[in-house]
Amino acid sequence: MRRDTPVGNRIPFPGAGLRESVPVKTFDELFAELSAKAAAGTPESGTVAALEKGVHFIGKKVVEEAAESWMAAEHEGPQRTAEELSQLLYQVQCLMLATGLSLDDVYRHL
Ligand SMILES: N=c1c2ncn([C@@H]3O[C@H](COP(=O)(O)OP(=O)(O)OP(=O)(O)O)[C@@H](O)[C@H]3O)c2ncn1[C@@H]1O[C@H](COP(=O)(O)O)[C@@H](O)[C@H]1O
Repeated sequence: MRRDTPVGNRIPFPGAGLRESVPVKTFDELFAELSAKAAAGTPESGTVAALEKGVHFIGKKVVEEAAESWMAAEHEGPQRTAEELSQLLYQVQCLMLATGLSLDDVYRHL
C-alpha cells in the first residue's frame, strides 16, 4: 500500500534483501478504511474520487497495476515489485467497492 517505509518480508522472496517486518496495513484493514471513506464520501480521498469515476476507470487501473507488477517482477527487483503489487491490491479493493462486493464475497472463492 502507499508507503514511505520499508516493506516487511514475512514471506521470503529469494534474494530480495527486504527488511524485517514493520507495522503494516493488512488487506482487511485497508478494505475497512476504504469502505468507511466511501460511505462517508470523505473529501480529498483518492478512493472516493476513483469511485465517482466508476468501474471502467478503476478496471483500467487494475490492468495497469497488474502489468506494472509483472514488469517489475521481471526487470525491477523485489522492492519495486512489492510496491506495484501493493498498488494492485489497492486497485482491486477499489473495484470491489465499485461493484458492491464485500471481502467475504471474494474470499468464498479462494
Ligand atoms: N494504497 C493505496 C494506494 N496505492 C495507489 N494509490 C493511488 O492510486 C493512484 C495510482 O496512480 P497511478 O496509476 O498514476 O500510479 P503512479 O503514481 O503512476 O505510480 P506507479 O504505478 O507508476 O508506481 C494514485 O493516485 C495513488 O496515490 C493508492 N491510494 C491509496 N492507498 C491506500 O488507501 C488509503 C486511503 O487513501 P485515500 O482514499 O486517498 O485517502 C491510504 O491511506 C493508502 O493506505
